[in-house]
Parts: sequence; C-alpha cells; structure tokens
Amino acid sequence: MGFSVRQVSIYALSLNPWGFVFKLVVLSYLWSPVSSLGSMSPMATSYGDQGSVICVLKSDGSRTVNCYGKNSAIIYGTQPHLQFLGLTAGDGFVCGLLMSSNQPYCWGSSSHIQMGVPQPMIKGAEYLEISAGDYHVCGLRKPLKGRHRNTSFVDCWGYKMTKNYVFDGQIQSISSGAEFNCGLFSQNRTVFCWSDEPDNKDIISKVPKDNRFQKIACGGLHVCGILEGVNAKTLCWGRDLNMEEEIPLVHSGQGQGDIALVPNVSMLSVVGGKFHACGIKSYDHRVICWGCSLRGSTPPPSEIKVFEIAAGNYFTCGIIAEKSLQPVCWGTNFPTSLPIAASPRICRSTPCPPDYYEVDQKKGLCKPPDSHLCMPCSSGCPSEMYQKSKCNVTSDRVCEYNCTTCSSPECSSNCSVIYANPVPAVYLKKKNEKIWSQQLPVIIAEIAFVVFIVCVVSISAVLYVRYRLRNCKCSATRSKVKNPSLQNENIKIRPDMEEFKIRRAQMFTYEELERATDGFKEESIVGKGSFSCVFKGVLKDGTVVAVKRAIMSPSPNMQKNSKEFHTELDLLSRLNHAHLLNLLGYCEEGGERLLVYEFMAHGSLYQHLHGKNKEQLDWIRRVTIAVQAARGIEYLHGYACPPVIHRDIKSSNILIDEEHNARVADFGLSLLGPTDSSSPLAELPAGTLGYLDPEYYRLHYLTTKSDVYSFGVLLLEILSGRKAIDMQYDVGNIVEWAVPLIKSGDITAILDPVLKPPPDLEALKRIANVACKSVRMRGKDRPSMDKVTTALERGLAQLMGSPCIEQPILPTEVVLGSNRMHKKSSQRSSNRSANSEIDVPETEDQRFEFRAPSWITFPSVTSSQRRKSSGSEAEVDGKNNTAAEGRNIGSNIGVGVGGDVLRSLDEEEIGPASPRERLFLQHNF
Ligand SMILES: Nc1ncnc2c1ncn2[C@@H]1O[C@H](COP(=O)(O)OP(=O)(O)OP(=O)(O)O)[C@@H](O)[C@H]1O
Repeated sequence: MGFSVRQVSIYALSLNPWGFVFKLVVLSYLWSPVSSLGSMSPMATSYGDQGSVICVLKSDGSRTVNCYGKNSAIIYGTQPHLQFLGLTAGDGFVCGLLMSSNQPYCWGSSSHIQMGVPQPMIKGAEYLEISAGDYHVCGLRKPLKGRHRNTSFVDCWGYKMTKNYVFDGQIQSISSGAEFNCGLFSQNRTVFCWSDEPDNKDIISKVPKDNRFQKIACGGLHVCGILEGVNAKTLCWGRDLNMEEEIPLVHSGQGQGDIALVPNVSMLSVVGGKFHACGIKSYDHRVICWGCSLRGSTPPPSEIKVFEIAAGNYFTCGIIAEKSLQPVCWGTNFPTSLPIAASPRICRSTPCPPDYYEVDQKKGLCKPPDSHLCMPCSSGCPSEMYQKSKCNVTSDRVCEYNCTTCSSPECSSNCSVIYANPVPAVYLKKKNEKIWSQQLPVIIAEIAFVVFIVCVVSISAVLYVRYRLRNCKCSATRSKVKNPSLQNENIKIRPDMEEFKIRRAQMFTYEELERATDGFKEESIVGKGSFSCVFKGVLKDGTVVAVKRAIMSPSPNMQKNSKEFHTELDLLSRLNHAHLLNLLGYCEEGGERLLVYEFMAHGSLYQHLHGKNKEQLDWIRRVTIAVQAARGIEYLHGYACPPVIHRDIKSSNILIDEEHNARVADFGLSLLGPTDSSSPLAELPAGTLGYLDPEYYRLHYLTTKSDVYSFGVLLLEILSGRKAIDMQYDVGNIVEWAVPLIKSGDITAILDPVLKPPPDLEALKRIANVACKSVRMRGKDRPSMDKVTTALERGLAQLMGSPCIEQPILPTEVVLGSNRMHKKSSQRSSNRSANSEIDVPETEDQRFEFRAPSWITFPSVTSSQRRKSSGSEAEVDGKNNTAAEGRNIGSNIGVGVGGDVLRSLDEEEIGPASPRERLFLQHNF
C-alpha cells in the first residue's frame, strides 16, 4: 500500500494477547512529526518525584545493566543477569529491550505500566526498538514479511496508550515524548507523530512537511530531528511554552529559550528533555544545548567530548568519549553517583563497517577480546573548518579552523590565538608559568572571599529561619497529642488539656453538653457522619452550638475514632480563619468524646445543592461559597503551621453560617502536612467516594494537591448541582461526565438546570476551567490552592460585575473573611439564629471565653487587598436533613480525566488579576 505522509491512517487496537482485532478506533490522519524523551540507547535516564536515576549498559560488552541514582525502586529492581539491546526510561521506570526475546522488560515503579514484560503482550511479538515517554513505553515491532511488509506495528503500554497502533508504511524508528510518540518512515524519511492528548496538537501540526530526516528524538513537549545530508541542520518544533504555568524557566544555551532556534551546526545525535534539547556536534563530539532549563541548572560541559547522550526531564547525561567512558550529567536534579563506565555502543563480533571507526580496544571495552566497538564517523567539517585528517579505522575525522576565511567570532578568536603568538614553545611555557604565578594569589583571594560570603549568607539564612520559626511550636504539640495510649483513656490527654486551656478552648463536662442538647435526643440531631452524630444544643449562656458526638461502638473503629477525635481536637485548637469552622470546646469523659463547634445555622452546602430548595442558591451565592471555601483551604495549605491537608473536602463539609459565609469543617481526617511540601505523605487513602484524588488513592501519594482535586470535584458539583457520584446517570462519576463536556466548550451542558444560566457565561467558564485543571490526573499538573482562589475571585468579580446580574454585592467577610470578629459575629449570629429561641445577652468576657485561639492569625493573602463594601446579605435556606453521602475508605473510585487543559477556554484564568479586575475588586470588596 502506498504511503502518503499527509494521510496516514492509524488504527488503534486495544492490546489483546490473543491477536489483533482490527479497526477498533481509527484515530486520525496524521502528517506531523513526533519526538520522545526516552529513545533507545545504551544509557537511559529516569526522572520524577522518586528521584533521578541513570542506567547504562556496562562497558565490558556484557550487555548487562547498572543503575545509579536515587529511585530505590529502580536501583533494587535492576536484574543484573538480564542482557539488553538498549535502554529507555520514563518517569520512575526504566525499560530495556531483552536480547533473549526482543521484548521490553521494565523495572522501577509505574502505576500505568506493568513492570517486567509489560502486559498485555502479544505472544511471540519481537521488537526492533523501544522508547519511553513520561508514563508509557512503546515498541516498534520487527518488520513483517509478505503482504504486511508495508505495514508497521507499534505497541504501547501506559497512561492512555495501552493500544496497538497500525501504520501504513515502514517505520524505521520511533521516539516517545512525554505524552506523545513519533515515528520516522524508512521510505520517504518523513516524520509523523500521534497522541490522544489534545494538548499535543501543536506538536503534531507543526511537523515540517517536506523534510527528510535521518534521526528523530522527542522531548517532553517537543521533537527534534536531524535532516539528511552532510552538514545537515537539526530542526525542532513543539508546544508553546507560554502555555505552561508556574515553571521558573530560563533559556539555556543559544536560541533565547525557543526550542525551534536550533544552533546552526551539524549534529551527530540529538536528545530532548522536558523543555530543552541537546545534541552532539558532528565535528568535535562536544555537547551543545538549547531551549529552556530550570533556574539554577548546571550548564552543559562545553569542553568534553561525548559518545552518547540521554535526557531526563530537566537534565542530560553524556558518556565521556575520552579517557573514562564515565557518564557525566548537567541540568537540575540529575543523578550524582555515577561510578561506572558505560558502553557507548554494543560490541560486535565483526570489524567496523565503512564510515565507522573503532574505539581503542586497549580500554578493554568489550568482553570477548576479538570484538569491536564501532562509532559512527562524524559527517564532514563545518563551514569555516577544513578536514585535517580523514575518518579512519581507529579515529574520527579531525577538523580545524581555516583562518584565512574566518567570519564567526569563534573562528576569529581561535585563529588570533594561533597567529598572535608566533613564539617558541619554551617561551610560551615560561610566559604561562609567569602568568600563573601572578594570578595564583588573586585566584586564592577570590576563592577565600567567595567562601567567606557563602558562610555569611548561610549563617544568616539559618538564623533567619530559626527566628521565623521561634513561635512555630505546633509540631511538638502535635506529637504529644498524636501518641496517647488508648489503653489509658483517663490519663492520656491530660497534659494537652493544659495546653488547650491556655488556648482558651473550653473543656465541657458531659453533663453540661447533655443538658445543652436535651439529653442528646433524636430531635436535636442536625446531621450524621460516618463516625459521629451532630446535635444542635444551647449552652447555659444561650450560645447555640453544634455538639459532635463520636458514635460509640466497641468496634475496631474505636481506635480510629479516637485518633480522629484527637487529630481534630489538636488541629482545630490551632487554626483560626474566618472560613474554617471554629472549635469552641470539647469533652472527653469515660468513653464519650464530644466536640463543641459554633452552630452553622444554614447547614451544609450538600443540603443546599441537593435538597429541596436548591434554586435558592443562585450563581453568585454558589461562587461566593466556592471562593470562601477555597480561602479556608488555602489557609490550611499555605498559612497553617505546619501545613494541613484536609483530606475530606466535600459539600457536606462546607457549612454555611448565619451570615451565609462558608466554613470548611471536619478535620477528622486532616493530616498535618510535611513542612517540606514536596515530600508526599504515604498515608493509606482515606476520604469520600467521588472526591478522592486518584493519585492519592492509587499511589498513596498525598500532598496538598489531593485537596485541590477534591475541591475541583466540589466546584463541578456547585456548577452542575449533581452529586459527586450519582449512579442514576450513565456516567456516574461527575469528573468523567463534566470534564469532556466542558472541554468541548459546551459549558451550558453541565450547568445546574434549576438555575437560569447567567447572561454572560464567561465567569462560569472560568470556574469550569479551574475545576478541570483541579481534577487533572496528576497532582503536579493541578494548580495550587492559592491559584484556584485567585481564579475563583476573578470569576466572582466577573459574575457580579455583569450589568445583567441584579444581585447585591456581598459583604466584605463573604469574600475576604480575614478580619471577621470571630466570636462577636458568630455568637451574635448564633443567638439570632432562626432555630434559636433563647435570647441571652452576651458580655465581652463571654465573647472571649469561647473565642478560638488567636495566636495563629490569618495573614493577608488575597490577590488584592479588599475593603469593606456595602451590600445586603444573601439568604440561603435549609437547616435539617442528614448528610446523605457515606465516607468510603479505601473504596474504588471513578477515574478523573487526566492531563486536561481546556483549550477552548481562557488559559490565563489562573494568574494575577488584570489592572481592571484589581480595580473592580478594590472597589467592591
Ligand atoms: N457546626 C455545625 N453546625 C450545623 N450543622 C453541622 C455542624 N457540623 C456538622 N453539621 C451537620 O452534620 C452533618 C454531619 O457532619 P459530620 O462532620 O459528622 O459528618 P460528614 O462530614 O458529613 O460525614 P463524614 O463524617 O462521613 O465525612 C454535616 O453534613 C452537617 O449537615
């Protein structure tokens, strides 16, 4: 079948161990190029949160592998007896092409690819080459004979890619990028790429159409290919980096950060990192890099020659050609321990073919003494150079500058060194020695000065950090509370109680609370959770409170309840924010455990969204609640000390007070986060079905981004009025249902039908966009909570600024909530509560008595400093009903749509407010 670059049909077949089922999906027609992060080579570099690793085929020609670096799953998973033809690596895993079976074999850890021989594997399939992206690996099957000889088969395993791809035409090699793949056709040497991720359409559409390539290499978000011919140029193309948020990039090497501005030199090979590419220059085997790197990256070594290079996400490693054959790396977060030499190529039993030279056998590179290690000759000399000696059997060609035709600065400086010093070598040597003797003291003084400065800066930094942390005693307290012996119930938290007294959280007797709730009678129940019952009560002084009583059972849950009780007690007594539910006191007597909270007159958001009068919660009120809840969570993540991960964000945990302000409640599952936010907590998953972060659920990988996921689900719930999981619908999981619709640009399809859509849909689109980003599969792709809050504030401002919306602007606290007079307003509101019939006058002292601790205060965190505004309160109704959702610890959940970017919507949502928006916020809040 004739192959046309512009009309390549790709048939994606689901991998099937018993053979092919043709034509399950016809993906698309493609004519664009592809690239990859992990093309097959004797060296592969894995990256990711578990740490970077470099794996190399040993230099003794045994084809066995050695790995060095931080990822213990890779290091300990390395099989020393297996022989490989080449290696490739992705995020947290390495794969090798087995010599014995020509099948891939992977090790390390990946939740998307089965380690070992990836499954499902077609029986007897043999692969020519393998290549890994971030979360997938693909293999190019050996060409078939007979009627299938013009068809190529590529099998992939991993995130959204476990498929068999069938292509018209013979593919010579493949390369995988982060979430895409490219292939190079052998006949017309053109490149094509494919991906299911819409984010990658740039890469696919920008492929140079009429160029013939000799090699390709994919990076994270781009592809580079070396064109055919002597002095051939390298072309790179890819995604627009402006689309990437939050990446502190600097341009590296030449090209001002634009990956497409490739240095104009001929290259032997090229590799791609996440935002950068590096190549080996043909004429001197030195490395050159371009594109973007992270701030603080080590520059590529310009003076050493390398045989082979491989790129991780933010780093690159090369095998040094001269002397040692040891790998060397540059960039950021690269593996530092590289104590072995690597084989730059596979040893062969036959002599080197033409256009190859043999690497010095004295180095003992190949195990069998009569085998040969052949390296390709460089392809000609660059324009200002001439060939001093040809490539022969033992060495590559040597190029030198032609000083009569110099035009570039490099050439001029090189030649001026030669011509400006026509002096005898002995004289030169003496002169150098003299210069050295003069320069040495200066160099030593400079080094001493730098060391001195570094010491001063380090000491100052340490002192400063200690000074800032002098009041941060929370971790010490936490450990006290977290270790009570459950056997000694009566004595266990006494020392902590002293501390709570200091913090003014009141200790109640059981009798007091029993009286307040009328004997915990059924009618006082305002809600039920998995581990507790919540009663409305009125204290002696008339304060309306909510009393949360742990459900008593002598079950194994007892210990769990106790743990949650103490966690909540400990946390709540420390936290103080207008949009967190205040703890007023507690009681622990005998087996009873009770927490006393401010009473939230308007119940939970769940009741409003899914109760009878859901239309009463109009768009402005819904978005306001979202903003306030976001503020509370933002405080937990960013301002609590240490940071707190809530772990159970959901609509039944967003309570609405008398003044219609949202409060985040239920810290029973909260965990104090690591002070170093980059280190995830390996906790067993806990949370509520439908809201649970898939990454946390599957990998036990808990960071603040797990709350962001749950909050994203909450946003979808607020927009759609649908429950997080609702099996009445075809697609029961709200994420799976809403994200594709929003991405298709059809925002109205997900909006709650009980409300009329606002005339200007842009604000809700913004919010939907934030929701989509928040429920991305990978935590690191989700925005942080402060970004979410800023975007929501802007959405709210837009919604309120619309001339067609006649709703009053909500009061300061509604959005800001930073300077609310806690007790005063809440107690007053409690007393005014529609449910409260007791009217007891309050005194200043009483106000203080129950006031939550104020030693942690909420700093100013908004993207804009807001001022008080006038405006009436919105009214939300709904008081009773119990929460209908059940917590489901460790249950399976529907999978969110991952890696999604809402192309049809404004990508600038999450970022600083524009001057116009800032002005609006300042005037209205
Ligand atoms: N301070 C409060 N004021 C008024 N109502 C409250 C208060 N706290 C809780 N409730 C009501 O009680 C219900 C149960 O709350 P609780 O925190 O015990 O469980 P939950 O978070 O809904 O469920 P789970 O414990 O399974 O996560 C809430 O949904 C809410 O309707």
